[in-house]
Amino acid sequence: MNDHLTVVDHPLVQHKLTLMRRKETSTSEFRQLLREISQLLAYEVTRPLPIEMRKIETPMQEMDAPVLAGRKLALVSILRAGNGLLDGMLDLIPSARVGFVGLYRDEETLEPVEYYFKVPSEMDKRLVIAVDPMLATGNSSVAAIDMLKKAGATNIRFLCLLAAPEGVARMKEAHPDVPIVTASLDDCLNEKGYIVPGLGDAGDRMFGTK
Ligand SMILES: O=P(O)(O)OC[C@H]1O[C@H](OP(=O)(O)OP(=O)(O)O)[C@H](O)[C@@H]1O
Ligand SMILES: O=c1cc[nH]c(=O)[nH]1
Ligand SMILES: [Mg+2]
Repeated sequence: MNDHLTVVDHPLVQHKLTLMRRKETSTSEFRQLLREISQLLAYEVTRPLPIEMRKIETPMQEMDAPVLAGRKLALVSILRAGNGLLDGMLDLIPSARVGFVGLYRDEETLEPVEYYFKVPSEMDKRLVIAVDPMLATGNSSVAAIDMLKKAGATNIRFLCLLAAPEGVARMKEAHPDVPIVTASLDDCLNEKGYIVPGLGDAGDRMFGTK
């Protein structure tokens, strides 16, 4: 654990993650667990949101009370598996603006292939939280964050469910200014670039594809 990497070790997160990893877990259970876990991770990744004081009246008296300050934050889903994290985060932050980066990983080269990009306006004035459950080689997240920076974002955080040490190192090299929040730092990548022990292919498990 350091400034660049936060592993959320809360017991509820860890228990739900174990259920998600099990190969017997069904698609519908996987989706539901991801939705629940992303609400818990949202709590941690939004910790630096600025607040300001606003005058309100309770039934008892006036008071200065804290509210979120500044532009609404932008959640950016790295398609398609990112949408699993996005849904739970939107449960907690329904007024967030939402962007999408369409990327898939070429299975042979492990290089990202881009197919879509759409983000909210004024990216330079928002906290931008990019979400993707899996940080494996880091090629996809590095490319996605390159694109977000090109669109003006300067204050970016990256949220994932599982991270491989290789992906964390790659992100730290390419984007040292982007903190990573994850539920687990796993052991390593296998010869096909999958995280081990991991949970398999997040998009396939979430959407029932193969
Ligand atoms: O760190 P990397 O080595 O780049 O791998 C991680 C990427 O791979 C997965 O997406 P995938 O390419 O399977 O696309 P999908 O979300 O459409 O299933 C995952 O959701 C990440 O985007
Ligand atoms: O383990 C991995 C690596 C990349 N993408 C996944 O969905 N799983
Ligand atoms: Mg992807």
